[in-house]
Amino acid sequence: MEALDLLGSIRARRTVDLNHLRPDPIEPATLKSLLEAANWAPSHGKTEPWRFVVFTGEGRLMLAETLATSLALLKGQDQPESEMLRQQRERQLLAPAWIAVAVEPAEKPRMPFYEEQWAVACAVQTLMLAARSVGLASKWISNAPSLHPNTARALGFAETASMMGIIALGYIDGEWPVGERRPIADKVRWIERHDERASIEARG
Ligand SMILES: Cc1cc2nc3c(=O)[nH]c(=O)nc-3n(C[C@H](O)[C@H](O)[C@H](O)COP(=O)(O)O)c2cc1C
Repeated sequence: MEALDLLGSIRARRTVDLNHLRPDPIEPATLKSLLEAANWAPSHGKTEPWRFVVFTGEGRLMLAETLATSLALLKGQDQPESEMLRQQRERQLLAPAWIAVAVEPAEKPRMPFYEEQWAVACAVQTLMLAARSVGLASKWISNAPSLHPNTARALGFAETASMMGIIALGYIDGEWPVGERRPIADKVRWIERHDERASIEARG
Protein backbone atom coordinates (compact mmCIF):
# COMPACT_ATOMS: atom_id res chain seq x y z
CA MET A 1 0.00 0.00 0.00
CA GLU A 2 1.31 3.42 -0.95
CA ALA A 3 1.63 5.92 1.91
CA LEU A 4 -0.76 8.88 1.82
CA ASP A 5 0.94 12.26 1.66
CA LEU A 6 0.58 14.77 4.49
CA LEU A 7 -2.46 16.68 3.20
CA GLY A 8 -4.10 13.41 2.18
CA SER A 9 -3.52 11.98 5.68
CA ILE A 10 -4.85 15.14 7.35
CA ARG A 11 -8.06 14.97 5.32
CA ALA A 12 -8.51 11.20 5.58
CA ARG A 13 -7.66 10.66 9.29
CA ARG A 14 -10.78 9.66 11.20
CA THR A 15 -11.49 8.56 14.72
CA VAL A 16 -12.56 4.95 14.24
CA ASP A 17 -14.80 2.96 16.55
CA LEU A 18 -13.04 0.02 18.24
CA ASN A 19 -15.63 -2.36 16.78
CA HIS A 20 -14.51 -1.35 13.29
CA LEU A 21 -10.91 -2.48 13.72
CA ARG A 22 -9.47 -5.74 12.40
CA PRO A 23 -7.60 -7.93 14.92
CA ASP A 24 -4.55 -8.18 12.62
CA PRO A 25 -1.35 -7.24 14.49
CA ILE A 26 0.68 -4.17 13.55
CA GLU A 27 4.35 -4.77 12.73
CA PRO A 28 6.63 -3.48 15.52
CA ALA A 29 8.64 -1.58 12.87
CA THR A 30 5.46 0.25 11.83
CA LEU A 31 4.65 1.17 15.44
CA LYS A 32 8.23 2.41 15.90
CA SER A 33 7.92 4.59 12.80
CA LEU A 34 4.80 6.23 14.26
CA LEU A 35 6.60 6.93 17.54
CA GLU A 36 9.59 8.35 15.61
CA ALA A 37 7.17 10.67 13.80
CA ALA A 38 5.58 11.76 17.11
CA ASN A 39 9.03 12.56 18.47
CA TRP A 40 9.35 15.33 15.83
CA ALA A 41 6.54 17.34 17.42
CA PRO A 42 7.42 20.88 18.48
CA SER A 43 7.88 21.83 22.15
CA HIS A 44 8.54 25.21 23.75
CA GLY A 45 12.07 25.20 25.15
CA LYS A 46 12.73 21.84 23.43
CA THR A 47 11.34 20.06 26.49
CA GLU A 48 10.00 17.06 24.48
CA PRO A 49 7.55 16.17 27.30
CA TRP A 50 5.73 13.30 25.51
CA ARG A 51 6.03 9.82 27.04
CA PHE A 52 4.49 6.65 25.66
CA VAL A 53 3.89 3.05 26.66
CA VAL A 54 2.98 0.67 23.83
CA PHE A 55 0.78 -2.36 24.49
CA THR A 56 0.46 -5.23 22.02
CA GLY A 57 -0.44 -8.91 22.28
CA GLU A 58 -0.93 -10.10 25.87
CA GLY A 59 0.49 -6.77 27.04
CA ARG A 60 -2.94 -5.29 26.33
CA LEU A 61 -4.30 -7.20 29.33
CA MET A 62 -1.97 -5.24 31.62
CA LEU A 63 -3.51 -2.02 30.27
CA ALA A 64 -7.01 -3.48 30.72
CA GLU A 65 -6.34 -4.42 34.34
CA THR A 66 -4.90 -0.99 35.08
CA LEU A 67 -7.90 0.79 33.55
CA ALA A 68 -10.34 -1.50 35.36
CA THR A 69 -8.61 -0.69 38.67
CA SER A 70 -8.78 3.05 37.91
CA LEU A 71 -12.47 2.69 37.07
CA ALA A 72 -13.03 0.86 40.37
CA LEU A 73 -11.22 3.64 42.26
CA LEU A 74 -13.46 6.21 40.55
CA LYS A 75 -16.44 4.25 41.84
CA GLY A 76 -15.01 4.16 45.35
CA GLN A 77 -13.92 0.52 45.21
CA ASP A 78 -10.40 -0.81 45.86
CA GLN A 79 -10.51 -3.52 43.23
CA PRO A 80 -12.50 -4.04 40.03
CA GLU A 81 -15.32 -6.58 40.14
CA SER A 82 -14.70 -9.60 37.94
CA GLU A 83 -17.33 -8.50 35.39
CA MET A 84 -15.73 -5.05 35.12
CA LEU A 85 -12.37 -6.72 34.53
CA ARG A 86 -13.78 -9.05 31.90
CA GLN A 87 -15.40 -6.17 30.00
CA GLN A 88 -12.24 -4.11 30.13
CA ARG A 89 -10.10 -7.01 28.84
CA GLU A 90 -12.58 -7.55 26.01
CA ARG A 91 -12.40 -3.86 25.12
CA GLN A 92 -8.59 -3.73 25.05
CA LEU A 93 -8.49 -6.77 22.76
CA LEU A 94 -10.60 -4.95 20.13
CA ALA A 95 -7.52 -3.03 18.97
CA PRO A 96 -4.23 -4.79 18.16
CA ALA A 97 -2.18 -1.97 19.68
CA TRP A 98 -2.67 0.70 22.31
CA ILE A 99 -0.41 3.58 23.21
CA ALA A 100 -0.73 5.23 26.62
CA VAL A 101 0.29 8.88 26.49
CA ALA A 102 1.56 11.01 29.36
CA VAL A 103 3.04 14.47 29.76
CA GLU A 104 6.21 14.64 31.84
CA PRO A 105 6.99 18.33 32.39
CA ALA A 106 10.66 19.25 32.15
CA GLU A 107 12.50 20.35 35.30
CA LYS A 108 14.55 22.81 33.26
CA PRO A 109 13.54 24.84 31.38
CA ARG A 110 10.27 24.96 33.31
CA MET A 111 7.43 25.87 30.97
CA PRO A 112 3.79 26.48 31.89
CA PHE A 113 2.11 23.10 32.27
CA TYR A 114 -0.41 23.88 29.56
CA GLU A 115 2.42 24.41 27.06
CA GLU A 116 3.80 20.97 27.92
CA GLN A 117 0.32 19.53 27.33
CA TRP A 118 0.04 21.36 23.99
CA ALA A 119 3.34 19.85 22.92
CA VAL A 120 2.09 16.35 23.78
CA ALA A 121 -1.14 17.02 21.87
CA CYS A 122 1.00 17.94 18.85
CA ALA A 123 2.86 14.65 19.26
CA VAL A 124 -0.41 12.69 19.43
CA GLN A 125 -1.76 14.32 16.28
CA THR A 126 1.54 13.71 14.49
CA LEU A 127 1.37 10.04 15.51
CA MET A 128 -2.23 9.70 14.32
CA LEU A 129 -1.44 11.36 10.98
CA ALA A 130 1.58 9.11 10.48
CA ALA A 131 -0.69 6.17 11.30
CA ARG A 132 -3.25 7.27 8.72
CA SER A 133 -0.57 7.71 6.09
CA VAL A 134 0.26 3.97 6.37
CA GLY A 135 -3.41 2.93 6.45
CA LEU A 136 -3.86 2.66 10.22
CA ALA A 137 -6.93 3.94 12.02
CA SER A 138 -6.70 5.52 15.45
CA LYS A 139 -8.86 6.63 18.33
CA TRP A 140 -7.68 8.99 21.08
CA ILE A 141 -9.55 8.17 24.30
CA SER A 142 -9.46 10.54 27.25
CA ASN A 143 -12.10 9.09 29.56
CA ALA A 144 -11.78 9.31 33.34
CA PRO A 145 -10.01 5.94 33.90
CA SER A 146 -7.45 6.73 31.18
CA LEU A 147 -6.60 10.04 32.88
CA HIS A 148 -6.64 8.76 36.46
CA PRO A 149 -3.40 9.17 38.48
CA ASN A 150 -3.54 5.45 39.28
CA THR A 151 -3.21 4.76 35.54
CA ALA A 152 -0.07 6.91 35.27
CA ARG A 153 1.56 5.26 38.30
CA ALA A 154 0.57 1.69 37.40
CA LEU A 155 1.94 2.11 33.88
CA GLY A 156 5.28 3.24 35.26
CA PHE A 157 5.25 6.88 34.20
CA ALA A 158 7.37 9.25 36.29
CA GLU A 159 5.99 10.73 39.52
CA THR A 160 5.74 14.13 37.83
CA ALA A 161 3.90 12.77 34.78
CA SER A 162 0.18 12.84 34.16
CA MET A 163 -1.94 11.02 31.64
CA MET A 164 -3.13 12.53 28.37
CA GLY A 165 -5.17 9.47 27.40
CA ILE A 166 -4.74 6.28 25.41
CA ILE A 167 -4.67 5.75 21.64
CA ALA A 168 -6.11 2.68 19.96
CA LEU A 169 -4.51 1.68 16.65
CA GLY A 170 -5.54 -0.88 14.08
CA TYR A 171 -6.37 -1.61 10.46
CA ILE A 172 -9.91 -0.74 9.55
CA ASP A 173 -12.58 -3.33 8.85
CA GLY A 174 -14.70 -1.88 6.05
CA GLU A 175 -15.01 1.71 4.91
CA TRP A 176 -13.42 4.75 6.52
CA PRO A 177 -16.00 6.97 8.25
CA VAL A 178 -16.88 10.17 6.42
CA GLY A 179 -15.54 13.27 8.20
CA GLU A 180 -17.53 16.43 8.81
CA ARG A 181 -16.36 19.94 9.58
CA ARG A 182 -18.11 23.29 9.74
CA PRO A 183 -16.57 25.73 7.22
CA ILE A 184 -13.20 27.22 8.11
CA ALA A 185 -14.50 30.58 6.90
CA ASP A 186 -16.72 30.70 10.03
CA LYS A 187 -13.65 30.41 12.28
CA VAL A 188 -11.23 32.84 10.66
CA ARG A 189 -11.00 36.57 10.23
CA TRP A 190 -8.49 38.10 7.87
CA ILE A 191 -6.91 41.44 8.64
CA GLU A 192 -5.50 43.00 5.53
CA ARG A 193 -5.83 46.69 6.24
CA HIS A 194 -4.14 48.76 8.92
CA ASP A 195 -7.41 50.47 9.92
CA GLU A 196 -9.14 47.10 10.67
CA ARG A 197 -9.18 47.91 14.42
CA ALA A 198 -11.52 50.81 13.73
CA SER A 199 -14.00 48.53 11.98
CA ILE A 200 -13.85 45.97 14.88
CA GLU A 201 -14.52 48.76 17.40
CA ALA A 202 -17.33 50.11 15.23
CA ARG A 203 -18.95 46.65 15.26
CA GLY A 204 -18.99 46.85 19.09
C1 LIG B 1 -8.07 15.58 23.25
C2 LIG B 1 -9.04 14.63 22.59
C3 LIG B 1 -9.66 13.67 23.36
C4 LIG B 1 -10.58 12.78 22.78
N1 LIG B 1 -11.19 11.85 23.58
C5 LIG B 1 -12.11 11.03 23.05
C6 LIG B 1 -12.77 10.06 23.85
O1 LIG B 1 -12.52 9.96 25.06
N2 LIG B 1 -13.68 9.26 23.28
C7 LIG B 1 -13.97 9.36 21.93
O2 LIG B 1 -14.81 8.61 21.45
N3 LIG B 1 -13.33 10.23 21.13
C8 LIG B 1 -12.41 11.06 21.65
N4 LIG B 1 -11.75 11.96 20.84
C9 LIG B 1 -11.99 11.92 19.38
C10 LIG B 1 -13.09 12.89 18.94
O3 LIG B 1 -14.34 12.40 19.33
C11 LIG B 1 -12.99 13.06 17.41
O4 LIG B 1 -11.75 13.62 17.08
C12 LIG B 1 -14.13 13.91 16.85
O5 LIG B 1 -15.35 13.25 16.95
C13 LIG B 1 -13.90 14.26 15.36
O6 LIG B 1 -13.80 13.10 14.59
P1 LIG B 1 -12.52 12.77 13.70
O7 LIG B 1 -11.36 12.53 14.63
O8 LIG B 1 -12.87 11.52 12.94
O9 LIG B 1 -12.26 13.91 12.78
C14 LIG B 1 -10.85 12.86 21.38
C15 LIG B 1 -10.20 13.83 20.62
C16 LIG B 1 -9.30 14.70 21.20
C17 LIG B 1 -8.61 15.74 20.35
